[in-house]
Amino acid sequence: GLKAVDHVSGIRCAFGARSSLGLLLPTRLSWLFYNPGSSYIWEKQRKDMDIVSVIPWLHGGPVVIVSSMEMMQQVLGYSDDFDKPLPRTPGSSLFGANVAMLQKEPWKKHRRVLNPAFSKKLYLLVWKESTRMFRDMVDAEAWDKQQSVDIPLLSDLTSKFALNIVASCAFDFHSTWSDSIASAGNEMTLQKCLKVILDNIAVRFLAPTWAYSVFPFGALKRVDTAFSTIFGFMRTQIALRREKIVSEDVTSEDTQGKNTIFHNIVRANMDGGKFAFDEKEVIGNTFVMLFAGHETTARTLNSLLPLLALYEGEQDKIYQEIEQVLPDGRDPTFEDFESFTQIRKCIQEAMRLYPPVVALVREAMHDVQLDVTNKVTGEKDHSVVLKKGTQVIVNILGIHYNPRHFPDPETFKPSRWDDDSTSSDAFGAFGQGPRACIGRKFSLTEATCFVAMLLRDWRVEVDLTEGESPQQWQRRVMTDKANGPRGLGPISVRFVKRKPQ
Ligand code: HEM
Repeated sequence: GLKAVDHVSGIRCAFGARSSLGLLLPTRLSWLFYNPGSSYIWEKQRKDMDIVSVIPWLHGGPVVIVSSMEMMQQVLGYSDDFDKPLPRTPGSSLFGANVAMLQKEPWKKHRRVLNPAFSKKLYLLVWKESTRMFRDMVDAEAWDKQQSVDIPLLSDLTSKFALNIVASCAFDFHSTWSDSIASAGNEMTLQKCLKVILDNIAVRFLAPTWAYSVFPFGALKRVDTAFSTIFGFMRTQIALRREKIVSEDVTSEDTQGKNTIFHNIVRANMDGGKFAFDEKEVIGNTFVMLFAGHETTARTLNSLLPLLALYEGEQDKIYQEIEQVLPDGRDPTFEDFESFTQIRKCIQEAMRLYPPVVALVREAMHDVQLDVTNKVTGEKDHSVVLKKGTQVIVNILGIHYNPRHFPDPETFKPSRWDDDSTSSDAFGAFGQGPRACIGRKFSLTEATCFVAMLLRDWRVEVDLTEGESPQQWQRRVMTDKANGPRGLGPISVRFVKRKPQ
């Protein structure tokens, strides 16, 4: 292990940073059984050095964790030195081969099939569906009849909203807020299934198939039900889509931009030839789009709204912007997207503080020389040679909290994006390089529209306890530990009507 990471210093423990067994077990049983656990990246790394290694002596492989922009660029960039890790466990193929997990060569085929779907037509549709769904939500929840609305668990609301939008725009599964696609499923709703899968990924990786019939209760039962419900749902939808394509009900040239992502996936299976998807690839890509396309945007809104409640000045600036862009109080349109600069800066800053994806993993494709930077100056300090197969975790959280890249990193400061409101070299929430997020514009369109619709009519507030400052609330509720890789802990907010009736 030490040789693989060229003796980079760090943690020596029983279970590796990416060992599924380690993720299942409680962390820090003792110094001997120290297990970095799933929240390690959040808790420790952002304060530590720019590079550290984790070398397990019982289970898992050696990894290095890097937390500087310069090293992120080396690892995620366009060279052939690093690629996505090769699948090692049976669980790696849980969802079937898909665009997000494959290595460079097979990946190209998947991007080629999916890329054309991510066009302006799609973003227009995302905007349109976001306004429709928002209005629908207000009606269904009867918010208009109330002066203030308490949202006890914000993540439930943002997750349902985002799942409906991806279902409608990427898959053409239209639903209303009350008859939501999120509520589909027999024993468990789709929204619940996706959450159970996310929370129990390590269980699925580890448990052998026979375990589900021998121990059909507890976590195993929940995981099994979630997987069978979601796979059943996807199979049905894929079959329906095939029928539609055969009967030529749907064409990829749909003028409204509907159907395109899912249509492309299923079509690629039917067309045959060099770029054909096999059955597993159809399932894999359907799953990854459904999953990656909703949970991440939901998390962004889940951290942004309480931040706006805490930093009232920033919320006021958004409201002023909305009044300027929509002086007659109309619904925003996609043409207004570029004008909502304050909203976009706030979204970007929320994603810097609470990135929905906290770490990205790559593997050295051969023995690779990595230039290690000095934490304070950012200059090259020395090089290390990582052996072929060594995994590198790019710690997005660590980079976002690195004061060299973002001075006063703990503070929510949207004005730090004034100069270049859309990108910064150290911003890694959507990844970087060739594998950067394909859905970036999709999610920014959706989140901007949601915030514009919400804040036009409502003010967001949170309940501070007596004598508590906003910063204390942030530390108490949006805690380091709670955030971990699984998102923030439970958050409740209140929406108060701006113009009482
Ligand atoms: C706030 C929202 C989002 C965040 C923070 C986010 C984050 C990311 C990140 C960090 C990656 C790079 C992974 C890596 O380098 O290993 C990625 C890739 C990906 N994202 Fe997103 N994502 C978001 C929204 C979406 C949406 C809306 C979709 C689809 C509709 C989507 C689909 C994908 C796919 C398919 C990939 C794999 C791309 C490839 O490897 O070619 N994402 N995302």
